[in-house]
Amino acid sequence: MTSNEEAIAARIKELRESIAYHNHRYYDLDQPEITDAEYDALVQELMRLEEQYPQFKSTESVINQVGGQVNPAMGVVSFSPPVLSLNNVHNADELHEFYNRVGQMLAEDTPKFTCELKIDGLSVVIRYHEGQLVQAATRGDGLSGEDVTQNVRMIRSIPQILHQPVSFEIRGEVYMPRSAFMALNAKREEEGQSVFANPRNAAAGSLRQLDPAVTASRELSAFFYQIRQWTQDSQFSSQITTQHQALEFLRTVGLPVEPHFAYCESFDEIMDYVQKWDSKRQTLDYDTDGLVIKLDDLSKQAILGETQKAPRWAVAYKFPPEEVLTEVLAIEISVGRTGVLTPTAILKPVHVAGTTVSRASLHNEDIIRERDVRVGDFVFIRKAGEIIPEVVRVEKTLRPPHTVPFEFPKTCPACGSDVVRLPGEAAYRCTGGMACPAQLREALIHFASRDAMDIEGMGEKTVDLLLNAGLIKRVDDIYRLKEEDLLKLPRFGKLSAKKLAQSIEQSKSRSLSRLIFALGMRYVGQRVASLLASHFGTMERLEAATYEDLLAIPDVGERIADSVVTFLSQPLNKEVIANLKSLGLKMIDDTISGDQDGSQKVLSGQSIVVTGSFVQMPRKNLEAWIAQLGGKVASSVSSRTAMVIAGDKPGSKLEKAKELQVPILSEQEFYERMANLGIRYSQ
Ligand SMILES: NC(=O)c1ccc[n+]([C@@H]2O[C@H](COP(=O)([O-])OP(=O)(O)OC[C@H]3O[C@@H](n4cnc5c(N)ncnc54)[C@H](O)[C@@H]3O)[C@@H](O)[C@H]2O)c1
Ligand SMILES: [Zn+2]
Repeated sequence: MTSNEEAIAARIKELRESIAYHNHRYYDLDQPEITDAEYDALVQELMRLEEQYPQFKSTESVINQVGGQVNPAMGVVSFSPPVLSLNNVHNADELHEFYNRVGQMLAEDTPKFTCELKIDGLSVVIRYHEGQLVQAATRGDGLSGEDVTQNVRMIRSIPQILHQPVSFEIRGEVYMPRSAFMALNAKREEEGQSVFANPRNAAAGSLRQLDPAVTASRELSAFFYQIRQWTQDSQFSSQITTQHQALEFLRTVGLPVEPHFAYCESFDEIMDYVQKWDSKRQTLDYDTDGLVIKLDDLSKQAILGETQKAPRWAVAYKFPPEEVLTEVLAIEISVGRTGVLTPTAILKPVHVAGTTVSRASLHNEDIIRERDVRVGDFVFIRKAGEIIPEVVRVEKTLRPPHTVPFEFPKTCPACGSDVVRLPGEAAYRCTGGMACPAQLREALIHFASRDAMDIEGMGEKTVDLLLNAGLIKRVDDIYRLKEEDLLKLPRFGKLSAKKLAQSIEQSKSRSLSRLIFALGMRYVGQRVASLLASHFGTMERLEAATYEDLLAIPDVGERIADSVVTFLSQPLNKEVIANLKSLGLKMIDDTISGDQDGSQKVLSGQSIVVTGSFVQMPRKNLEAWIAQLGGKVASSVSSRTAMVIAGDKPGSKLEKAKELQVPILSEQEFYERMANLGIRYSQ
């Protein structure tokens, strides 16, 4: 080999590996790392090199393969004949070449075509038997796909039973409407989950699920465009001789068919269709990445046949992706209603895919870092999934001097509280909770809800009225509301104002456990709230608790401990709690101030080991008292032991406790701790 040939061979190898890697990201994981245009450029370069240097050509080459791997856990469906892909053209010249080639092969001057929109979703093959849906599969690698029958049954627009008892195997595209995609991503962003790159990936990720319930929870639709084969002869099969008849037939039997297909009798008509849809497709609620031009006559299709990868009788005309260059004027951080911080690039306005764009999502810190987007940079903007503008990449050659890497803020732009990034999440969150104006509405609704402070009459609607009237700026303002204020609210009469004022007043005596839950600390649900209330007994002690104190409680892990300590150390949160206290809310656990039955279960749920001999009371009395306070007396020390009470001559249990870092209290310390909670021994 010459050195030039060696370099070519190396480049071909590199391209094949890179394409195989991106195929895997795209088809198997539904998580592409590069845009389709970037991917297509790799494929084109490889095809060109293989053309030019046929000595390096291989039938095994990635460009002859269809799709990705099949996940065997989903069940495998095999196809005969194989389910193929399409060859692409990118401009009018290439399309004309295709048109001429078909004409030549058929020895015909004006072959007729059906033009369709190319839906950007994922390909499915569905079998109907006598009108009943019996099986559905993804395209997979073209020879076999994943069995998604149960998942497809969850898609409302795909009928289980057709209007006619036909038996056939058809092909279509499952997609996620743009509106559903935007709503899904907005929700995922709010929840701190990763977002889907585009509707195609969202559709694929939603359909390729082991649990059909996940598919059911996502809004998916489908369009069908091909009768692959008839599996039983019927009067219909012989009547359908063209592609446009096939589409009409699919529609007649009740299947969804994309309505904008056109029968074209000349190349000019095809070009009219191309021009019309180049921009008009942006008005649809589904993504289209091109058009498909198909020889209309089915018997002529059979004459042309197919190659290993694609039919010779059809071609995909791909629209150029619109990417435009613009300047980043600022990076803005907004706070969502659950406290998630979302970065947005503020752009010098540009025209992309039919609209003017002046903002683009940067999703989260990792993405900003990975793409190294800076204020002052020139960036390429693209409509991801053709709809949400996204910063694709930075044009580094145009970077002005003195730009600095973007620093994610350490505090919330809405309230100034610290922000945290929780393990496993992509998003930062404000820890200001009920003190953060961005989160106030949610915080109020949660605070007043039935399981929290149970303020009757203060549901979502009332919360909105109160906020609109400017009566509440912070959670503690609830307890400053007067009946006269409430009377001013729209639709509030004397009676309803009085009732709401009463239920607010009544809520002051809710248990400490409810109050802790009502504060809305992350990871502190009802169960953990009640655990904290009974363990600490008072709000004051909870506020004073360290991370280690919290971790020492059985069932409290690092996540909870961290969340509680961070929340309670925010000055604004402290202020709200102090105000709630002075406004008369109960800050002591019920069980300590004494329930009706007099029981004071401050130790409930705790496993306690008693060792050694005791001075102030016999050991068995101490043990009985612990049990009476709800504790469980255990005989050996483990990592789940809440504390060890050590008397004289404690023995090996003490060593074990030290080793496991279990808190050790002397007899005296234990009595003092109880006394602090207002509990004295009485038998
Ligand atoms: N970004 C990446 O990393 C990456 C990786 C691999 C592939 N890709 C992209 O995937 C595409 C290649 O995938 P492909 O092999 O599925 O081919 P394709 O998407 O280019 O075309 C074939 C597909 O079009 C679909 N289709 C939609 N409407 C149709 C209609 N009316 N008639 C017929 N078919 C219709 C069918 O599902 C068929 O499988 C390229 O656009 C490529 O850029 C991207
Ligand atoms: Zn905040």
